[in-house]
Amino acid sequence: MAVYTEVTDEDLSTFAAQYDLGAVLSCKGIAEGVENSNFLLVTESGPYILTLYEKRTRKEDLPFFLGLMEHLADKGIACPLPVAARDGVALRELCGRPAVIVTFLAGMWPRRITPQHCAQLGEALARLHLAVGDFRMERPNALALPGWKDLFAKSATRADEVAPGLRATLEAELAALEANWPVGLPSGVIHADLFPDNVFFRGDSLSGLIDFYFACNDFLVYDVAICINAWCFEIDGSFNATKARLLLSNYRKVRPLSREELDALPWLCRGSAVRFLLTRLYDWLNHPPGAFVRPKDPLEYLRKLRFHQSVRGLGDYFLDDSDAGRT
Ligand SMILES: Nc1ncnc2c1ncn2[C@@H]1O[C@H](COP(=O)(O)OP(=O)(O)O)[C@@H](O)[C@H]1O
Ligand SMILES: N[C@@H](CCOP(=O)(O)O)C(=O)O
Repeated sequence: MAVYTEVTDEDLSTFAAQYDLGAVLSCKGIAEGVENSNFLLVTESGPYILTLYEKRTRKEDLPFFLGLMEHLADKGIACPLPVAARDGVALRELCGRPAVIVTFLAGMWPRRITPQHCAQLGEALARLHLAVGDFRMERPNALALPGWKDLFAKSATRADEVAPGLRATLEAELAALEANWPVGLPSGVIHADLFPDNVFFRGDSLSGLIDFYFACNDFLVYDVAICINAWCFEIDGSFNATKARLLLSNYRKVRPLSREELDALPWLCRGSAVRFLLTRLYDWLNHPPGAFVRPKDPLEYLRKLRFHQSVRGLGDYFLDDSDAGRT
C-alpha cells in the first residue's frame, strides 16, 4: 500500500491541533497510489486527505502543485483544495516529511473504462487546459527527453532482465524521439499523469481530478497523448479506436486542436509510452524487497510503444475525418 511513512497518534494530534478542523476521529492509510503516503483523515468537520510527500516529489515543487490546485479550484475545476492551518500556511511538515491536508473529493475511479468515460475525460482535460491559461507559475517537465535519458542510463544495464532486447529498443527509440520530437506546439500547464486512478466519477458523471504531483509545463496535446495511452488500450493490449475518437472529439469541442497538434500525436504517444515505460522500469528494478507497493508492469508500456511504432499516421488510429482533420 502507498504508506511509506507511519504517523503515530501523538504526531498526528500535535499536527492536527494546528488546524481548525475539530478533533481527529480517525486516520487510515490509503492502499492506492504509488508516489506519496496518503491517509483518509476524518475530523469533526468532515473527511480530508493527509498527504506526506515522498521520494519523487521535490519539496521545492510543492508551492507550484498547491498553487495549481488553488488556481484550478478557483476556476471551477473539481479538484482537491489545500487546507491552511490557523496561521494561513497549508504546506507543513509531519514526521520529517513535507505534508499537506487537502479537501476530500467524493467519487470512485473507474475500474472498467467505457467509451463514455473517455468522452467525459476529453472534455475535462480540455477544460483543465483552458483553466491554466492564466496560471502564472511554471515548472519545467522533469520527465521530458533529458529526464528519459537519465532514467534510461540508470536502468540500461539491467533492462534486458525485464525483456530481452529492451535496452536496444529503448536506445533506438530515444534517438528516434530526439530526431522527431515536435517543436513550437501550444504549451501550458499539463496534468501529465491523468490515468484512470486519478479521475473520479459519481455514477456515470466525472466528478473530479486528483494527483497533480507530476503537473508541469509542456505541450498541451502531450497530455492528450498521455491519456490516449492510459485510457484507450484494452487489457489484451489492443487499441480501442472508439475510446480514442471520443476522447479527442470531446476535447476538441472545448479546445480545438490545430493541424500541427494532430500531426504530432503519433510521436507524442510514442514519447508518452517511453516516459511511463522508463519510470516503471526504474521502479521495477529498484523495488525494495518486502515493500508494500507493487511496482507497475513496465511491459504494458512496451506493448503500447510497439503499437505506436507501427502507426504511420493518424489514419492508422482509425480516426475519421472530423478527428484527424481540421480544427
Ligand atoms: N482529494 C482526494 N479525495 C479523495 N480521495 C483521494 C484524494 N486524494 C487522494 N485520494 C485517494 O488516495 C489515493 C492515492 O492518491 P494519489 O494522489 O493518486 O497518490 P499518489 O500520488 O501516491 O499516487 C487515490 O486513489 C484516492 O483513493
Ligand atoms: N501513473 C503512473 C504511476 C503514478 O501513479 P499515480 O498513483 O500517482 O497515478 C503509471 O501508471 O506508471
